[in-house]
Amino acid sequence: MSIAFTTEKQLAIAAVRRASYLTSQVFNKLVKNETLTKGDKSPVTVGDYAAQALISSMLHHAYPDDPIVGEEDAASLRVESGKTMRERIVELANEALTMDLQEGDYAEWGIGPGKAKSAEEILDAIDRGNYSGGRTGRMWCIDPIDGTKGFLRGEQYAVCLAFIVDAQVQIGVIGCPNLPHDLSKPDGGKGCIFVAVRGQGAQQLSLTGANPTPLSMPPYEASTFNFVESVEAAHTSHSTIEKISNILGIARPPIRMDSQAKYGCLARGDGGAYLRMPTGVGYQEKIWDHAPGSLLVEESGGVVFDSRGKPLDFGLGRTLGENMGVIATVKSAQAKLIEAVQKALETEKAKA
Ligand SMILES: Nc1ncnc2c1ncn2[C@@H]1O[C@H](COP(=O)(O)O)[C@@H](OP(=O)(O)O)[C@H]1O
Ligand SMILES: [Mg+2]
Ligand SMILES: [Mg+2]
Ligand SMILES: [Mg+2]
Repeated sequence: MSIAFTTEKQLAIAAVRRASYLTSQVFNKLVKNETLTKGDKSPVTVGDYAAQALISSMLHHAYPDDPIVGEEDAASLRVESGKTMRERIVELANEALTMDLQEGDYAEWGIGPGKAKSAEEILDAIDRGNYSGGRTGRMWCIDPIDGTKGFLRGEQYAVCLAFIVDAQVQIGVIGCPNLPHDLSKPDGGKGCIFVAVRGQGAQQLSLTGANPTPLSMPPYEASTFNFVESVEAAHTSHSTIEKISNILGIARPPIRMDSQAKYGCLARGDGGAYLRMPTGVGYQEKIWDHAPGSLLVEESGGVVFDSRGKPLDFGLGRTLGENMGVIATVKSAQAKLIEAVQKALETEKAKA
């Protein structure tokens, strides 16, 4: 039996919506010294930090006992060298917290006009995302900007939030400010929010929260089937995916796109499968890169599994554990895909 989680859903949409405005405004004003390179060499911007602070503050106000797994931490902002970025992040987070979005009685979320926070409160909100995850209980999972590299290029990125209970994703919300409503009309309307609740289906909304459209993936059809994959060659093996594509005789080229916008596209029928294959450097996938997207696809009639055909496990901690790749597709294509993936991996092994 599924539980409604009505308040959690409303809160998640409100938080992602605000963070989506925040990040798209930051992009227009981003200056050179507002991006840091993290220990793993990946970029993080004032937008990532401010969006995590905003979402985490809203979650904490409503559910002070719920732990949060968030991608970012504020360590490099608490030191003297982080002063300029820290001040900018506090300013941006407060702009977003106090924004008047006309969304009704949002005073209950602890946001809106007059609700600005101190620098210390903003840094603490970011660091509240330090939960180690696990198999039991409620938790939230934030990727404040997924696809930071796409964000910096002015391409696709996503504000991602999941609500997980006993290692099962119950709510997934993904804000894609740059995503065209219709991929075939790249210069048409842009900005989508994807929402999924376990057992209740999935919807696409506009960034204002209006025009809810139910999502369902079209059944497998050999002549139109194609793949969606990451832009970054360091994040997925483009060559393994090409082998899988050849095995299946797929004629159409893959759609390359940053972030969990890929899951959103798949859920609404743009592309047949999202493949993410390990590059062999021992990287472990993070739960915040897949939690909301996987529920979105499942609630749209799809399935998400690894190269062995096993479901993803969100109960192992902050990562998905040993990297066996991630595959998302419509149910009717699952068996064919597992077979092709296995074949491609065997050829690679034989060559190595
Ligand atoms: N070596 C690697 N292999 C796979 N994923 C990686 C990676 N290094 C970083 N990533 C993840 O890839 C995500 C982006 O995925 P994509 O390339 O599909 O847009 C990043 O999210 P962030 O941008 O939130 O850091 C990051 O977590
Ligand atoms: Mg990152
Ligand atoms: Mg990410
Ligand atoms: Mg991120």
